[in-house]
Parts: sequence; C-alpha cells; structure tokens
Amino acid sequence: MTQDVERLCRELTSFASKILTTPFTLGYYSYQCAISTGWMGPVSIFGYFVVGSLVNKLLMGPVIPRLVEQEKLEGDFRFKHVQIRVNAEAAAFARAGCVEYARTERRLKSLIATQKELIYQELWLSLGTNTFDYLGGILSYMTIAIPIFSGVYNDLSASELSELISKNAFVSIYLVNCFSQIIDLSSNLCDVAGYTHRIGELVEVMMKIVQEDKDVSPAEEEDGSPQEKPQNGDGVFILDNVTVSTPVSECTLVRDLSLRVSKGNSLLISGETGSGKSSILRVLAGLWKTKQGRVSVHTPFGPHGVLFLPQKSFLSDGSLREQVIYPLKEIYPKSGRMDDERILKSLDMSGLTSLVSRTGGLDQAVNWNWSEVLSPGEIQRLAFSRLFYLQPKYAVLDEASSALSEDAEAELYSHCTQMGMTLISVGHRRSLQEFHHLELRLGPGGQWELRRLRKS
Ligand SMILES: Nc1ncnc2c1ncn2[C@@H]1O[C@H](COP(=O)(O)OP(=O)(O)OP(=O)(O)O)[C@@H](O)[C@H]1O
Repeated sequence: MTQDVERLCRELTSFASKILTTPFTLGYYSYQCAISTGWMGPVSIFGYFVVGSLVNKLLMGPVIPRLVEQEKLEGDFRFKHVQIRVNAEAAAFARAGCVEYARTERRLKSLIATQKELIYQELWLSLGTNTFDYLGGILSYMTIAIPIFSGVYNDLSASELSELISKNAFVSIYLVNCFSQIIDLSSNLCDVAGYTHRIGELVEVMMKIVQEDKDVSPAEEEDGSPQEKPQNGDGVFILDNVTVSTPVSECTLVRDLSLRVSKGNSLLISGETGSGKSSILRVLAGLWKTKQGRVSVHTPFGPHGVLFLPQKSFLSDGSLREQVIYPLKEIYPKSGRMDDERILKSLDMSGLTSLVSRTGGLDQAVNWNWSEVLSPGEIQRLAFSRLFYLQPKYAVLDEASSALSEDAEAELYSHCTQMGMTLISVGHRRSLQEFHHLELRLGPGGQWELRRLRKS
C-alpha cells in the first residue's frame, strides 16, 4: 500500500508539473504556428487533437478498470507477503510452508494473468498514441503546405521556404519529442537501477542462506555419518550440552543444557520473563541454531508428529473448517465433509461451538480477518481445536493457554493428556505442573534446573 501511495504521489507530481507548463507551451507554439500558417494551422491541429483524444478515450476504456484490478491484486499479493512475514515464526512452527506457498502462488498467478491482459490492452493504446504522434508529424507539414500553395510565401526563395518548413515543422516538434523521450528514459533508467540493486541484495541473501544450509546438515553427525535412531524410551527430543544464545546480540540464555524428552514424559519449561523459554522451543524447531552442543529431534515435525502451538497462533484466511484443519488444507481428502463430526467435536472440546453459528457453518466464507475479530482467548481455543483435530503424538505449547482462566486451561490440558499426547509446555502457572512429569526451570545467567514432578 505504501508503495502504491508513493507511486501515485510521483505520478501526481509529474502530472501537475506538466499541467502547469502545458498552457504556456501550447500558447507559445500556437502563436508561432499562426505566424507562419495563419489561423488554419492552429485550428486544424486543435481539430486533430480533439479527434485523437476521442480515439484515445475509446482505447483507454478497457484499460482503466483492468489497471484498477491489477492494483487491487497487487495489494492483495503484498498483503499476503506481509501476513507471512509478520507470522513467519508461527507459520514455521505449524510447518505451514506448503499451504502458505500454495496460497501465495495462487494470488501471484491471478495477478500475472491480469497483468498479461493489461499489457495486451496497453499495446493497442500505445499503438493508437504512436499513430497519433506519427500522423501529427505529417499534419505539421500539411498545415505549412496550405499557406505555401495558396501563395502566401510566393516571395520566398526555395532555400528560404525550406528553412521555414524546417523551422516550423521539423526542428521544433522533433526536438521537443527528443528531449521528452530522453527525460522519460533517464527516469526509467533510475527505476531500473534501483530495482536491480534491490534484487541483487535479495539474491545475495538467498545465496548466503543456501550456503549456510549446505554447511550445516542437522541429520548428520559432526564426522558426517548419519545419526542413530534412539531406542524406545531413549528420547525423542535430545539436547546434549546445548548453549542457546540470541541470534544477533549473542546474549547467552541457557548454558550447557542436557535433556531428554521421551514419549509419555511431558516437560514443563518455566522461568522468569525473557529467561529463554521460547528460545529453547525455537532451537527444538530448528529455527535458531545453537552456539554449542547438539539437538536431535527423532520424530517428524508436522500435524501428525510434533505440533507447535505458539502464544498467538497464525490464523490464515479461510473458512472455519480451514482454520481447524490448518495446515492440512492442500492435502485434505476429497471426502472432507465426512470429517465434519470430528471438526465439530474438536470445536466442542475447545469450547468454541458458538463459532459455527457465528460463521454460518463450517464452509461459509467469512469477510473478516480472523486474528482481528477473535479475542485472544478465542484464538487460543481455536489453536487447541486444531490440536484436538490433528491429534499429534507430541504437542509443544508456548504459553498457548495464557489468555484463558486456570480452569479452562486445566480442561484443555486434560483433553491433551487423555488423547495420549506428550507435551512440552512453556507456562507460568503452578497448576500446569500436574499435567507434566518433568520441570525445567530457567534461571538468570544461563542457569537451569531439571526436576521430576511425578512418575510417568
Ligand atoms: N530474534 C531475536 N533476536 C534477538 N533477541 C531475541 C530474539 N527473540 C527473542 N530475543 C530475546 O531473547 C530473550 C529470551 O526470549 P524468549 O522469547 O525466549 O523469552 P521467554 O523466556 O519465552 O519470555 P516470556 O516469558 O516473556 O515469553 C529475550 O530477552 C528476547 O528479547
């Protein structure tokens, strides 16, 4: 949107400057034309201008609505980009890359289709404009021809006549044209240089990321051999002497942490604000690299393996069904409607049955932005309904129920444990301890303490 406004301001400035100078240019050249050709010259040029404008208006008719459509689609496409950028972490936790890629791609394709149509229509418009310009050059000779053949310049020699024609028709129009083209070209050149620079930066960053990914292969040991799968009960999340630091400032949050989380042994991570609780989850999800030590996760990330629920879940666009099954939309079975009962049950378990009537049904398209309309508590309940629907083996909950009351939180956690999920939770409330077997308490200066809350 900001870019659109900027572009509009630029167009308006150039338009305003042209509007201000055009009357003087027109007056001056009409006067010059009238001197050499009489009243016929300016009148025929103005007549030609009126005809040309009418033709131009006809050709411009279909271009304007298409241009408006293109602006809208461009806005939608940029909005989607911003939406992904703002919610990048939540989407990465949800392993929603494929869904978001498909949705963004869809918007890009419809934008490109509109742009193609626009280019086709603009071709006709520019053909019309160029023809108008070309015939305008001929007209300038015709206007000077009338006084010459009617005998006004009979007293001039051939060379003087030639000079007059050149002066009135060729030099003035051609030079003005040349100068305006050069000015247009230089502003285009500036735009191209700016875009090239920006794209160059993007390519550099992308190459750096690819190189970093090649350098660090998480599935391999330091000596290059693949990791061994853990035996039953060995641990699904293994942190071995791990030190976690913030990416840029390199401030150490957790020092030398060794920890194993196995099936049926839920872990609660607690500690003061900013102590690094969420950062441990970022490390587990592979979003942050560790400064030292090794992290192994022996179950696939995604809806049926490890599912992450952040404090504020990413609610993409779509119907209520799409919200609950997120991020499964693109691989949802054709017999999806058979699933209604399961979705409704998930909503019921998370206390959101009322949403069905509010939206007018599971598949009713809504014209609101989910994250703006739902309250923080409702957003968290909706995230839990995803969890109940997807039923992963492991659920990583980062203060996922912080906006709910203690009772509501306990109810949701009970459902999770009844479904047999192993939980890794970040939370502040003591009441959460009863749903976990281990507690990792983070202290200041990278210190930590691990204690058993109850037997598995
Ligand atoms: N992308 C980042 N770059 C630099 N520093 C960061 C980044 N993300 C978080 N931090 C910093 O790392 C520290 C730990 O952040 P983290 O989110 O892990 O805290 P937390 O223990 O989960 O806190 P809270 O209880 O408030 O959620 C904070 O001081 C935070 O400002």
